[in-house]
Amino acid sequence: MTNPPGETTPATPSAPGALSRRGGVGRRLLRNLVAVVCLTVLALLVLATVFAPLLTSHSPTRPSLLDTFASPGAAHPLGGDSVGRDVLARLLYGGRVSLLGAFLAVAVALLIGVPTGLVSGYYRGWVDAAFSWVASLVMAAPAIMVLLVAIAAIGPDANAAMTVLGVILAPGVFRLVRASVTSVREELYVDAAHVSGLNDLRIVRRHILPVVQAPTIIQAAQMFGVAVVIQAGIEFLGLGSASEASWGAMLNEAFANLYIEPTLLVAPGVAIVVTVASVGLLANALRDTLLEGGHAAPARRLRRTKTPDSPPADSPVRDDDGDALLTVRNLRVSYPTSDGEATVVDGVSLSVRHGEVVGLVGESGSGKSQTAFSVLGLLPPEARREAEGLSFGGKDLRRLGGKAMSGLRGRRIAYVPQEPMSNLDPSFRIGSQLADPMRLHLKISAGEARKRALALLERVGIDRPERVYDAYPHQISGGMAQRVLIAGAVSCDPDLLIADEPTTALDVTVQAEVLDLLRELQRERRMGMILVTHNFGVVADICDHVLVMRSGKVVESAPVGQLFANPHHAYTRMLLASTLEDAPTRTPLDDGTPARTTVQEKA
Ligand SMILES: Nc1ncnc2c1ncn2[C@@H]1O[C@H](COP(=O)(O)OP(=O)(O)OP(=O)(O)O)[C@@H](O)[C@H]1O
Repeated sequence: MTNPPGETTPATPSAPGALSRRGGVGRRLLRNLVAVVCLTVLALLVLATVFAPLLTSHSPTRPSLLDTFASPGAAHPLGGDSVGRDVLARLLYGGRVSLLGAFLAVAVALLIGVPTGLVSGYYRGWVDAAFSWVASLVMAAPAIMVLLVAIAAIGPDANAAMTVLGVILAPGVFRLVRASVTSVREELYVDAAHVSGLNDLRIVRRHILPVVQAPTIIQAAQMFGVAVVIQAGIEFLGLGSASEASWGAMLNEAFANLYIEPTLLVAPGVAIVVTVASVGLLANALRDTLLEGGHAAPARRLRRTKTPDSPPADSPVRDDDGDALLTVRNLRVSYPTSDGEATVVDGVSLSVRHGEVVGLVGESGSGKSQTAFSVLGLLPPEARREAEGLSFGGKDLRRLGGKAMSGLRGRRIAYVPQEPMSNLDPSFRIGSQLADPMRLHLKISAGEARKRALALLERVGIDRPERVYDAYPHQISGGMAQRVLIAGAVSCDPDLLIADEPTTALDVTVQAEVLDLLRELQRERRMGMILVTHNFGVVADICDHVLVMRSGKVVESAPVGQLFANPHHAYTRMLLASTLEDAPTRTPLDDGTPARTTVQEKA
């Protein structure tokens, strides 16, 4: 029910999900007239403040009694204020304080909010609880009061005040980033990235950050407008530095002379309104652009939450170690529930040798995937995995840390998922999703990885591999996507391949081809393979040994020929019977355990 192949890449769930790497966002934004006008206005504003000394020879702070309330003219294009200071000079130099102050507040908010939101959303647990608690605390405090108290404590320092404002705004960023990370964290392609052996840092950089950056940029733009207004408000109240020109200080001065020279309000007022409006409209245009180009999110989640019925009694197992590649002994997986604990895998034992295909068969919810994920080390954090033995290639998987497990996944244990499309990241080309894990695991150059990826695409039966290499997932069919994932899974020459219902999402016509391909590759490379399926046709086709699972237990374990010739357990017989074409919907099995679903075979 999950993931990955060769690799993955950043995700782009819905809409503002991510700045697409198709490189079109900038270009699309420039096709938006409003965005172009706003960008031009903001650029002119910034340039005017930066090059203020070139645009005016007046000082923004030097008074001149002769120029008191001077009318606009050649000497003072925007006139003089109540002490004869040049209004244009104050507007230009004042813009530096206002814009820089707003920039500072936004930068502080992002510096605090983005990393904490990423860590919180990605790792959850106590870190999330602690950060969320602090964020709620800061948000609960009345922002303006906190700001005024801080200014009273630190004195009239505009930059310090804007830093405090940044801290006050940070929880908003934190919550946004955390929500974005949470929304993408459970996506199949993120699990795919885990399986392909990418470490957390890489996964965050490749898959999570692209999803977070678009909404964060939009929020940053909105915060910038708010910060300009608050900065002006502070200065207007006279709480800023008296020795510096700023738009807020100009408003303050104009307000004091409202009845003498009301036009003094115009310049700073227009500057503030134009800045805030431009930033706001630009943020809207950016959002629209991203929505326009956003990809539909693979909405399915990896793990389901229902709990199984109580397991049946006896559980024949196969536990023949010998020269086994993988040995699982008495595996148990359980989840905490409000009533205690739900056991979803109960006493499963199995072994897989090099070149052997072991089928895990059973109806939906019988624990097949949970068994597979236990081997992959990809159970959710709340799951409890216990086993008397769990070894792969002589290594005790129970003792391996996260890093060591990442090293195994993708490299020595590969995975082919059920839903190919959901396991390919929509924002990255197929080629990069294939080549990146190879570069990581095999430490090969980009050119070599490309060469290998093209050869693999050819090997899995894709015509014109270059075209697929350069394509995005939405440009290929489901069958082709599954071939790509299979190519990715075998790209690092794994010893064990776990295929979780690899044909379920495919057309019947394509299913057989994909199974043939899997079988060919498995034989060619002598890989051990665990094939999770509910299809006895597939079992008969490919498997050497079969374990029949029901409600978390293995009810029968036998070589494939024996199982078909002489099924021992009533449940196996019933599953076999329902596999036959035109078989009637099965009735509850008379062994005390209620049947749950009808097994419907596709092939
Ligand atoms: N995170 C979870 N928390 C609680 N129960 C879970 C969780 N994930 C899976 N389960 C339960 O574990 C049981 C076994 O699930 P599993 O996915 O292994 O079944 P399956 O045999 O692979 O079925 P399918 O063919 O539908 O994939 C199910 O009852 C499922 O609801």
